[in-house]
Amino acid sequence: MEVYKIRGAKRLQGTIKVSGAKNSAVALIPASLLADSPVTIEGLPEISDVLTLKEILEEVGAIVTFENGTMTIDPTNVVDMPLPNGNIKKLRASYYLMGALLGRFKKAAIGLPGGCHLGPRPIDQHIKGFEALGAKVTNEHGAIYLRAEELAGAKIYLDVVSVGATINIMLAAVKAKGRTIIENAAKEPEIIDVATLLSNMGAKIKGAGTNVIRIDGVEELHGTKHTIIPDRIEAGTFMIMAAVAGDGITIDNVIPFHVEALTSKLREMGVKVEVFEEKIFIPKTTSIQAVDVKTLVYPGFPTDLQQPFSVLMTQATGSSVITDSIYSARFKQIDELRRMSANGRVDGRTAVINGPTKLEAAIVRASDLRAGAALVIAGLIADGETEIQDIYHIERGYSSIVEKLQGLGADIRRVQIEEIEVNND
Ligand SMILES: CC(=O)N[C@H]1[C@@H](OP(=O)(O)OP(=O)(O)OC[C@H]2O[C@@H](n3ccc(=O)[nH]c3=O)[C@H](O)[C@@H]2O)O[C@H](CO)[C@@H](O)[C@@H]1O
Ligand SMILES: C=C(OP(=O)(O)O)C(=O)O
Repeated sequence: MEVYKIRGAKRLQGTIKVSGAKNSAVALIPASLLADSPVTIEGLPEISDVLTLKEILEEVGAIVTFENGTMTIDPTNVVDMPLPNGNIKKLRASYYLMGALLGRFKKAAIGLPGGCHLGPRPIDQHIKGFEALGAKVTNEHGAIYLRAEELAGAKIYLDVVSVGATINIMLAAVKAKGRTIIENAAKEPEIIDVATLLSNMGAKIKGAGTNVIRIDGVEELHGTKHTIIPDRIEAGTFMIMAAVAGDGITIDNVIPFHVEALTSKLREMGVKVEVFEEKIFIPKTTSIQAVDVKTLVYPGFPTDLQQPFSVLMTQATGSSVITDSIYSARFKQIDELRRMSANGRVDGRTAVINGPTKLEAAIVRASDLRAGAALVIAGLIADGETEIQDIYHIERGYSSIVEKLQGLGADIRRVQIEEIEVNND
């Protein structure tokens, strides 16, 4: 099995570059299936979610090349093949194949998605949207079957503000007849990015980034070239790392506006954050004060940064409280941090962390993507050598993380170790 080994307590310095946004990438790639000629997307992160989607697109007949972050997808010969199993289960965003294939073929069969286990993650709002557009939706043996005679624009009010549902409904609606209005839409920057690609393909979309999106269906969509936005969650992860382990770190390729909720929390804790046009500099931090954080939909504090942020709280003076209002079970990192001597406890959707605590190296397991990111940061500041297992979660969302951190002087290696069989007899 592959693990990360990190010899911690080394101060880090230099510049680290943020890759393209995972949560945009995983929607832009399926969106390309709606075009009738090749779509090129530049700046994609080299993460396993992107590589898995490339394979899925190839399975359905797309011709895909991917080199140096640039993917060209020729969707001309794509077929409406059912995808009930296999790669679909490896990532959350495979649900975008539902919207994209429904939009293109008026039918699709896609297995229920995988992704991080953070408590229940229903897709009822996606389905409500597809049904409103005229699709008949059934769940057959764990796969969602969508069939429509015709897709017609509709007014859809989302009961829950959902990134996935907002994008999926956009994908299904861009070629539907007439006007679709999504009310109570999510406002994340990734939604604007997908709407920009679709608009450049010929779609008519207004209001992406606000809570009301209007889509006027068009007959045809064509190929285009698109550059993805930087990953605000990766940027935020690096900002948190810089606050606890840095002796002056520049985070390059960031849209500062996208990380404002984090920037203001860091400042509240006493971390200096210097903001430039496309860079953020975090000088060495001398003392950090405890704060309370509640995760919210964008532009609130992102749930995807809650887990890395909990490591910062272990280094803050006083008692910090995190409340995750988006997911019911997103604190699996706390148990692992406790193995590393952190003082924290979880009660439902809230975690209380007391600090500061000197973290100690341990063998820990990445239960999900951002828990893994939290453990990497913890390993960087802990005394001794930390081993992180199940790193495939981390590599779903962080491109070249080992090399990027080595570039700052971190002692981190990806190594193959023998798996020890546990015999319970
Ligand atoms: C691939 C991707 O982009 N993943 C992101 C996306 O996930 P994802 O799109 O799955 O998250 P949503 O925004 O849909 O979920 C937000 C909340 O709404 C609930 N919900 C969602 C849909 C639905 O039909 N019914 C329902 O009840 C979810 O259980 C959750 O509590 O946004 C999340 C919230 O910012 C991020 O943590 C994920 O990194
Ligand atoms: C929860 C996340 O990813 P996914 O929705 O792809 O599981 C994440 O990126 O933090």
